[in-house]
Amino acid sequence: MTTNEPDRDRPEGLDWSRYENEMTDNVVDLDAARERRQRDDDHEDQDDAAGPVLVDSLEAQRKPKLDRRGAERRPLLPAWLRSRAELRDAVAWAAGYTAHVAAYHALRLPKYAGKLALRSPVGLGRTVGGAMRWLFDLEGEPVRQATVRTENAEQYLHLSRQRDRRVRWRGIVALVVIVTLILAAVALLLAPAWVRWAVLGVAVAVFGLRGAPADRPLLDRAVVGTQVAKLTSDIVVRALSVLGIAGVNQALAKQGNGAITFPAPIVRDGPGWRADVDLPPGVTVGDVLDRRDRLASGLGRPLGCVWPEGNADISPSRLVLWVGDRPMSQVPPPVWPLLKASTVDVAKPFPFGTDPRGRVVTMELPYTNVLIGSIPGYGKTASVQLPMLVAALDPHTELWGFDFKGTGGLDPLARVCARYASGQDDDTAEAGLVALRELRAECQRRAAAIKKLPKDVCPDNKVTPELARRIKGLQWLVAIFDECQDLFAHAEFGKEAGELAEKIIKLGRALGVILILATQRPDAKSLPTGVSANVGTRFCLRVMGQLENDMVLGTSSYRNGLRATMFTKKDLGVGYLVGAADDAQIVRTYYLDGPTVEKLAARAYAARVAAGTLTGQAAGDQPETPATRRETLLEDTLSVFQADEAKLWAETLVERLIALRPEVYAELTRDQLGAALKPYGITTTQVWGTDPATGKGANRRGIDRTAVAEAVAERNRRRGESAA
Ligand SMILES: Nc1ncnc2c1ncn2[C@@H]1O[C@H](COP(=O)(O)OP(=O)(O)OP(=O)(O)O)[C@@H](O)[C@H]1O
Repeated sequence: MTTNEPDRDRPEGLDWSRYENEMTDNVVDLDAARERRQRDDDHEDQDDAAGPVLVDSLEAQRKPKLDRRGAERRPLLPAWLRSRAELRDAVAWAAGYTAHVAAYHALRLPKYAGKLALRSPVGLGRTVGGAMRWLFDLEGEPVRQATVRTENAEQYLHLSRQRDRRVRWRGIVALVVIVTLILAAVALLLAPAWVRWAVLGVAVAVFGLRGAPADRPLLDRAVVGTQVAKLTSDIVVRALSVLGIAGVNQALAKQGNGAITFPAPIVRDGPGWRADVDLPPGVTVGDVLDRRDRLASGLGRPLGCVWPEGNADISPSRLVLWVGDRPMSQVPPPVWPLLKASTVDVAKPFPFGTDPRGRVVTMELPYTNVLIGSIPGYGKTASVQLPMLVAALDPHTELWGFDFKGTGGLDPLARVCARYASGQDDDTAEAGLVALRELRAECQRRAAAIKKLPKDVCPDNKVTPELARRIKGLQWLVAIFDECQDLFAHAEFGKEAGELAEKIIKLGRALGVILILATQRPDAKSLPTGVSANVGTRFCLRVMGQLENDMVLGTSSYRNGLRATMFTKKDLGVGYLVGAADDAQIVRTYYLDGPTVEKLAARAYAARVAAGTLTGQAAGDQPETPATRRETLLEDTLSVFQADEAKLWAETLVERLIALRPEVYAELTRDQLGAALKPYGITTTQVWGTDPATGKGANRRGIDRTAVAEAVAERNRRRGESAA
């Protein structure tokens, strides 16, 4: 813009001659131009005056070429031909459909015959009427009448001659037909009765069909299909435009429908349509997921049919939209493929559920831990039961089960569990804690055992399916903690339980110890972050907020478009499964009712009896109840102090406790003792003592006698109060 202000970048003032030259560029003073260029070089800021600089490389300006190497190859065969299960489903559906339609119409044959008989006179009339019109060329009659009205004699003569010619020929043809029909009637009179009936039947059928009113078809409808509209790009663009996403609306206003592109054709995929959509720049799939209900409304489909997903590998704005023909909750739940299996191999992937397209989704147990979360009543226990049943049906897998809500959801499987407890009380919580301590010790024992194995037997320092089967003590150990929030949030045992669970999750993976945790309160207090951060496989059913969503599915999941908040009231057993495959999957778990679980548990029990692998409680061992241990630990600890000992090393206490009650404390370690006394407010401190082996003095972790005595007194006082 030209102004009257002096040019600020030029101390000498405004360059009048330059502007003059620019205004009158019919005469170019080369010397002045050269001088000007020189001056411009001295003042780099003036470069702008040279006009816009093209910053895109020539390469970038060319039309993009199709990267054939990187291009995704579309499958040769449709999905239903590639999967045996889908093919089976498709064939079963086609057979069932055909059988239904055939049976439906077969039952109505008498009705159809009656209708045909009633309509056949009309049909006969129509046929004869049509023949008469043809014979006398009645179609041409209106035209002939018109020529009479306009008194066009020449035209009338021409048409009359044409009609006479036609009627002559048609008369001959009609005569031949009538004679043929008379001969056929005579032949029919001489023919056997069944031929006469058959001809009569055909005649009635033909004339009945001719006589049908246009709006009343002969056949009733065997199936009443809900007409599912095809998914087209226009419908998708329209639906996206009503979501109220500013980025989409602005792009659509500027570029029209071209602002939303479709990198692949919209295709049939399973029982629905799939559209791959590139949203306008700046809009992410998360924005769309947030408005799934509005998207469904824009598409004019029920919410349960509309399943938007992201494909972050390609771009945060790549939306994969799958629109099913029927809401997921209305599709009959498929039968669990392992329902008939007598035994299962826990090391192999097992069918966990189906995706919205009806494809089987599998989950693996070895080398992972599983976290399942949701608000109450959406299928947590039902989904925990599946891996638990798989572990139970493998007779060589050790199974531990804990249900801290005590509703008995896992009770049918108690008979195959080496350890099992169910209840809302402190004892069950403590049993869970003790189990975690033992699992931690088990991890240490297994790590030591694996270290001792020759390299050629165990090259990766981890339990393999073969080792799990061959070496006693390295069998897969699956431990289930249902409603684990009641343990982790427990005032006395929660903190230690959380720490132990984190350690087991980190260590146990390679050692054949698999933790399965289910919670209905996935928040920081009820699910330690160390636990939620380290679990490999996650399944999140319906939750109400971003925090719970990310606790179960992992940090930033919500931001990346994995939102279990989008599931609705009807989505029972439907959740996001992360970690079981490369991408997150929406899965509806298989559902087994109580009697089915009982049946499978009985089968698992029989398999274990046959294999001789029932251990622990399943083999009839009485578990040492935490109550008895809790009763005695404080007293026992106090009793092993001698009168003159104010403090003792923890290891000395452990030695004395083992000597006192070897059947109870045989496995006790220093750490475990410290952890077990902690809930009573007894902490370990540095204690000076003398090592009996070396006779040297040293500072080690130990316990103060007074603290134990006070804890006993306090407990007795509380007991007295509660008794009163
Ligand atoms: N995959 C599924 N398909 C259909 N219905 C299911 C499925 N999973 C669960 N349900 C239904 O949801 C109900 C609740 O399931 P479940 O008891 O497993 O939920 P939960 O989350 O463990 O509940 P709570 O937290 O109250 O114990 C079941 O009774 C069942 O009717």
